[in-house]
Amino acid sequence: MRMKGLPGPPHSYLFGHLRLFLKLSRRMPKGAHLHAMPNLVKQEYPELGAYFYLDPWPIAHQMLVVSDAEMMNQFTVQRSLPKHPVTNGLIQWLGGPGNMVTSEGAKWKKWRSAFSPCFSASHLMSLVPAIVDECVTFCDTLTEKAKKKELFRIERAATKLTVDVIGKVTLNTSFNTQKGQNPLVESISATVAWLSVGGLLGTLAFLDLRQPVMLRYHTWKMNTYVGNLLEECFATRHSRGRSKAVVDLALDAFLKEEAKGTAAEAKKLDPEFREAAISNIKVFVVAGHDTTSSLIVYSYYHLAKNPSILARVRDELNEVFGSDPSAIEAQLHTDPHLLNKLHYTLAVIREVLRFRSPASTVRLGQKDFFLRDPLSNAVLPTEDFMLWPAPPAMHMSPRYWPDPYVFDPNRHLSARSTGVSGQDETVRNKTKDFWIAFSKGPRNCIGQELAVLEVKIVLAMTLRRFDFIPAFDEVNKLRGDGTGYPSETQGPFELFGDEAYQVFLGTTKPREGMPMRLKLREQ
Ligand code: HEM
Repeated sequence: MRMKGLPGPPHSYLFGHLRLFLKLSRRMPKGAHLHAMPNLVKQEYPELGAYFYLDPWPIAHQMLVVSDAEMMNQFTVQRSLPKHPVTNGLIQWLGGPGNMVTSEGAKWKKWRSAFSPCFSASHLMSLVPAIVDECVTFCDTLTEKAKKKELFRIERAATKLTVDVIGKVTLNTSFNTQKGQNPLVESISATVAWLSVGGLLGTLAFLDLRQPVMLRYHTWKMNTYVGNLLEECFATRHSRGRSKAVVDLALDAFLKEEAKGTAAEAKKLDPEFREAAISNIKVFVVAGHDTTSSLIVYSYYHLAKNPSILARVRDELNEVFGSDPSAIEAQLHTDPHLLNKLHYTLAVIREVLRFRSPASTVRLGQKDFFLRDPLSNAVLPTEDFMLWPAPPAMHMSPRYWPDPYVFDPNRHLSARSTGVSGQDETVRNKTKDFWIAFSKGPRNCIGQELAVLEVKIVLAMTLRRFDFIPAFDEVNKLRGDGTGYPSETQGPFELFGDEAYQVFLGTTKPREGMPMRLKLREQ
């Protein structure tokens, strides 16, 4: 009844859009991420406009898919509606009380304000040497794989790197997952696995009585681990001099806001801050590792498929860092601001994110809130609907992006951004209204500067050392490697003509973990 008269594909009173969903899912390769669904719906019903309602209940919530930039602004920028409860499940368990992703109102504001300055571009520059050190370990791993001519899933190596970088940046410590096991990461994986008990909807979870016990055990394990590191970081805050981790700055901001003095004067860690910091550090790991590693490996993929673009990135790296790739670590230690000169590399990163956004926001519609179509002035009800500005729909819309399925970093460059330093803003501004990889408004991604900075460093340190050769046709050789990827050999293996489509594996991942072979380049 709620769907009556609303724009969308033909709707059945009895089945909603279930039959459409089932029909379209058959066109998707096994495991493909459901965020491709809006584009399949549009392919099936080309007459649909920039927004439409879908009713796949009980597979998913009734939703309003929006691919109009101005309409997205109405519920993320002009008024930031609360996040949809669907965000809660996993994050609530992993994050706990005070975590920024799922909290709302004054609580969210308090912790967002405390942590925001820590992720500013200017502060992150001081952490470049620490990030570079973690990338050296990553390069060593890649060199070993290249020398052995080994086939491997590069997503796994990239994810370990991104976890270690978050440890360095937030707590000034290495989680060391690139060199061994880590209790935090093990418990995050175990929590994801235990939350998956009972199928997609968790309806059969009650059959496994171990689930609540195991979830509590892993929460205790994660909290103890992060809590100890936090105490250690607090204890060494004076001796570390200028090197400030995220929690150092956040503690300063918190104490100032609460008029409790300064971190330097504090004798012990404030208990309220301690609890929120544990929650948010866990959430930074969860929100920041898969997303960033996916950006790294898809950058390798798109560059391998587009040799002329790769050549231009390598030229830019040679121009900025000179022609000896082995000098780069020292250069980044002494002058991290060189990274600001990588305009074309930044455009590549933004284009990869246009193709492969790993995350999106979903908001809960309200009784008193109506969306307005700027073209027709139509007014749309939102109460109880999940409002979804789907990145694949917005990022592949020909309205904003001519030839959307062509990989072209030039879309993000303005005529003026020709390598003059300080032009990064121009790179951003050209597409800022309809490029939504980090969402928009006050609840946009707090870690976006870190993610882009880290990926710039990784690309700068690896692209001139290695050739990356995607190897999906060899995936059967990786079967049973314990990574959780299926090594499927029975197709179809294409979605919109793309072999490297995103899959759902707890979070968004590149298909099969992006099988690769590497070659060391001639110096
Ligand atoms: C390429 C990498 C990344 C992408 C594409 C990405 C994307 C996003 C998106 C789309 C949102 C909005 C989600 C929502 O509204 O529910 C978000 C929020 C968030 N992200 Fe990221 N993210 C990335 C990396 C990171 C990193 C490295 C961190 C932290 C270290 C991080 C921490 C967060 C947090 C805490 C939020 C919630 C912010 C709030 O609600 O106030 N993300 N991210």
